Amino acid sequence: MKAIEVSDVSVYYDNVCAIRDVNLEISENEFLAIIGPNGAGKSTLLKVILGLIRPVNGEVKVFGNSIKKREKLIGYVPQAIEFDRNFPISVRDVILMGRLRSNFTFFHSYSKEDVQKAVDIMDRLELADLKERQIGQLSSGQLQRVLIARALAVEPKIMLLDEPTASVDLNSRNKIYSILNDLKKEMTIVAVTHDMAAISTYFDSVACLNKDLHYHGDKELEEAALKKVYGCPIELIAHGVPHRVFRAHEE
Ligand SMILES: Nc1ncnc2c1ncn2[C@@H]1O[C@H](COP(=O)(O)OP(=O)(O)OP(=O)(O)O)[C@@H](O)[C@H]1O
Repeated sequence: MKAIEVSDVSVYYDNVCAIRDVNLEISENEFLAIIGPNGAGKSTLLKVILGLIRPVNGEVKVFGNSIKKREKLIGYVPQAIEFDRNFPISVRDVILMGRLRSNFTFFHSYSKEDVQKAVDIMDRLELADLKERQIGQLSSGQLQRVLIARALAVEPKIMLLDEPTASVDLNSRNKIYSILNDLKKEMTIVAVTHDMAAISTYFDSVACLNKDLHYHGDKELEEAALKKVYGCPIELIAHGVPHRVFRAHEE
């Protein structure tokens, strides 16, 4: 069974078409990068898989089920979140929020199991020393790891990440990819990224989206396929690491 099946999905925001007739099957334990230019519909595709956006046509199945049974199966790390940096909440409490279910009440208290789960995840992601830290006092890389930890607290079978390394330094980037590399043994991971160098090192496969899905397959892409999606020379896409992810080009 496929982890995710996207069938003939189109999404419009008013009159703007964000994605069009997208078909994509993602296997269990696949580590997939979704690439494409700005505004290509990458975040929209993740939100459709999550059930946050309803497509105008088509459907999404997760482990063979349609929308209702998805809640506990998917962990989501959104693109650079905006939040009140003074909000008085600790790293530990943000991670615990991943244990909340949709039927929680105002005076919810966490079970021993919830707390232990949060402790285990903090250990695994090297966040234990930061557990009491107020969330606004984290670096971008630390915050990103906390958001991954919160998504893991759901105990997901699938992780969706929207540009997880967009605003972090090289050290944090490597740390985040090493965490994902470790997690990929246990779950299906789909990450939107502009980090072309990461693709050859970490991912199994690539999907190229620019409203239409142009390609899904081996991470060693043909230059021509990329040029079609981005509509510009490859050097501009790869930001100085032009040929690491490409097959030798045969004239
Ligand atoms: N809430 C919204 N209302 C109206 N239009 C939207 C909305 N969200 C996205 N769009 C439009 O839909 C298209 C796809 O946007 P989306 O954010 O999915 O692209 P993306 O590939 O994730 O872009 P980026 O790489 O810049 O993050 C864009 O034209 C965008 O302006």
